Amino acid sequence: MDTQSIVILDFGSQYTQLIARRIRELNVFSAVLPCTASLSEIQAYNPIGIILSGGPSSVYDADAPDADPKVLELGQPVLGICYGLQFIAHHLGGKVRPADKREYGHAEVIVEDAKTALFAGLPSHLHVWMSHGDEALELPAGFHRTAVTNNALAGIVNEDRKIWAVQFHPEVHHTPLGKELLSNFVFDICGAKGDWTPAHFIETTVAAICEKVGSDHVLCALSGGVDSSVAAVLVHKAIGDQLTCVFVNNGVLRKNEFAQVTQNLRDKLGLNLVPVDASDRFLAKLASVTDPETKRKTIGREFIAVFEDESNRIAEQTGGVDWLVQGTLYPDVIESSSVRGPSQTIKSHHNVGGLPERMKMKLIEPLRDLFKDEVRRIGRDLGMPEDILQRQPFPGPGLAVRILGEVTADRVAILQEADDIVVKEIKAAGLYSKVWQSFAVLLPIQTVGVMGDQRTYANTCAIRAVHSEDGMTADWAPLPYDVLKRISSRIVNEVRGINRVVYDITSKPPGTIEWE
Ligand SMILES: Nc1ncnc2c1ncn2[C@@H]1O[C@H](COP(=O)(O)OP(=O)(O)OP(=O)(O)O)[C@@H](O)[C@H]1O
Ligand SMILES: O=c1[nH]c(=O)c2[nH+]cn([C@@H]3O[C@H](COP(=O)(O)O)[C@@H](O)[C@H]3O)c2[nH]1
Ligand SMILES: NC(=O)CC[C@H](N)C(=O)O
Ligand SMILES: [Mg+2]
Repeated sequence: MDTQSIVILDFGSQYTQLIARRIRELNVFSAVLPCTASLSEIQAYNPIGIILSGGPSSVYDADAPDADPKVLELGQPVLGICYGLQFIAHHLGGKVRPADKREYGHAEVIVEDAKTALFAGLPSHLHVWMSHGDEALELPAGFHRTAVTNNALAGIVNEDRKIWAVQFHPEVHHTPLGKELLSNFVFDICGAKGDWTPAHFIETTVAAICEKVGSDHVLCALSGGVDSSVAAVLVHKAIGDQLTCVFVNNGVLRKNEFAQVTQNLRDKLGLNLVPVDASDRFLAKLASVTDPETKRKTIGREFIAVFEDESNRIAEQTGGVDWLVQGTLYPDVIESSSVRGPSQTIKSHHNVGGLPERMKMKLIEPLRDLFKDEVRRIGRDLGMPEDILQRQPFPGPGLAVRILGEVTADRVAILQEADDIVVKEIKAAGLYSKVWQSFAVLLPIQTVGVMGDQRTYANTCAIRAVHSEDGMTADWAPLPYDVLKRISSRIVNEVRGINRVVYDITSKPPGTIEWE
C-alpha cells in the first residue's frame, strides 16, 4: 500500500481499537495487526511507526502473547503502551515483575525528561489513566526513565534506537492530553503527513477499484444500510454502469422498507437497482423454525440462493458477473483475527457469508479498513444524503431475530407496527442519531391485561435502545421516561396483539444487542 501508516500490534488490550481511532482522527492511517504478524505482513502496510498495545497478560507468563522482537529493529520509531512497554523492557534485557503497588484508574505523572519528543509541549504534570499490575523494575541498557508517578515508572526512552514507551494509556478518554502525546509520536517522531482524509481515501479507493475490475461486471447486495450503500456509491463512482445492485425483500424488513428504500436508493443515489421481492420464499423456509442459529443460517442460505438466481439472470445481459461488493467493516476484520485466534461464535452474522466461494465471484470490500463513523464521513464526502448515512444499523436477518419463537407473516406484521412506532417516537424526540440502535422485540410470551373493561391475553413487546461506538460493546440507553411512556402507550393502544411493553436494561456484554 502507498498510504503512510502506523501499524499497531495487538497484544489483546480492550483499548487497541481506540489507539487506531485516535491516530486516524489525526488523518493518519493506522492498521491493527495481531502481535503475531510477520515482519513482511507489517512491512506491507508501509509503516512509518509501530505501536505496541497493552494486553491482559504478563510478559513473564509462559503463554504470554509475543511479537517478533525484530519489530524493535526495523528502523521505524516504536511506541510501547503498558504491556508494550513491558514487552520492550523484557525483550531488550530489562526486568519485569509484579509491582508492589498496582495502579488502576487515574494517576498523576511527573515528566522528568521534558526534552524527549514524546512529551514536547505537554505540561510537567499529566493526568493519566493506568491499568497495570506489573512493573519494569530494571531498564534495558541505553534506556532512561522519562516520567514517574509517586508509585512507579511511567515512561522510558532510548532515543538512539527510536523507542519510546509509556506505562499509562494515552488512547483513552481519561488521559486528557493523550491525543497530544500520540500526535507528538505520529507527526514529530514518525514524520506523518496527515493526508489520510476522506477525499484522499475516495480518490485512491476509486482508482484501485477501476484497476481491479477493468471491464468486468459487478454485483452489489444492497440493503439500504449505511455500509452497503456507501460501498455501492464508491464502486459506482469507479465503474458506473458495470455495477448492478440487488435489494432483497426477505419478508422480515421493517414496515414499508422495501418500497421506501428502493425509491430512495434510485432517486437519491442514482444506482442501477434491482429490487427482488422474495418474501414468500424466505417465510416458507422460516416456517416452524424457532432456534436462533437455524433462523440465521436459513436466511443466510436463502440470500445466497436469491443472489445466485439474480446473477444468473443478469449474466445474459452482462456476459457474467465476476465480482461481488461487500460492505465489510474493520471491526469484522479485527474480530476474526484476535490475538488468540478467531473468537468463539456467538452468533452467525449472515453477512452474505459463503456467497463468494459458491458463486465463484471475487470480493470487493472497499470499507474493510474503516470504522462505521469513518464510513459515514466518507459517505458525507461522497455527497450522500444524511438520512441514509444516519440510518441505524439493521441486521441482515432483520425482524426474524427480533421475533422470538416462530416467524410468521402475522407476527412480522405485529412487530412491524410496533417497530414503526418506536422509530417514529425516537425520531420525534430527536434521539434517532444519538443512539446506536433503538427497536422493538416481539416476545413469545402472552400476558393478561385489561382494556376497555375487557380481559386481554396478548403478546409482550420489549424495547431495546443502546449506545455503542462500533457494535462490539454497548450500554443500554437510558431513554427519557416520557419517551418510553409515549412508546408504550402508543404500542398498546395502536398495535393489535400487544398488550404489554417492557424495557431491556442489559448491556453488551453480558447481553448482545439483538435478542437472537
Ligand atoms: N435485504 C437485503 N438485500 C440485499 N442485501 C442485503 C440485505 N440485507 C443485508 N444485505 C447484505 O448483507 C450485508 C450485511 O448487512 P449489514 O446489515 O451488516 O450491513 P448494511 O446493511 O450494509 O449496513 P448497516 O449495518 O448499517 O445495516 C450488507 O452490506 C448487504 O450486502
Ligand atoms: O448484518 C448483520 N447481520 C447479522 O446477522 C447481524 N446480527 C447482528 N447484527 C448487528 O450487529 C451488531 C451487534 O449485534 P449483536 O450484539 O446482537 O451481536 C448490532 O448492530 C446488530 O444489529 C447483524 N448485522
Ligand atoms: N493494561 C496492560 O497492558 C497490562 C499489562 C500487564 N498485564 C500489567 O498488568 O501490568
Ligand atoms: Mg443492514
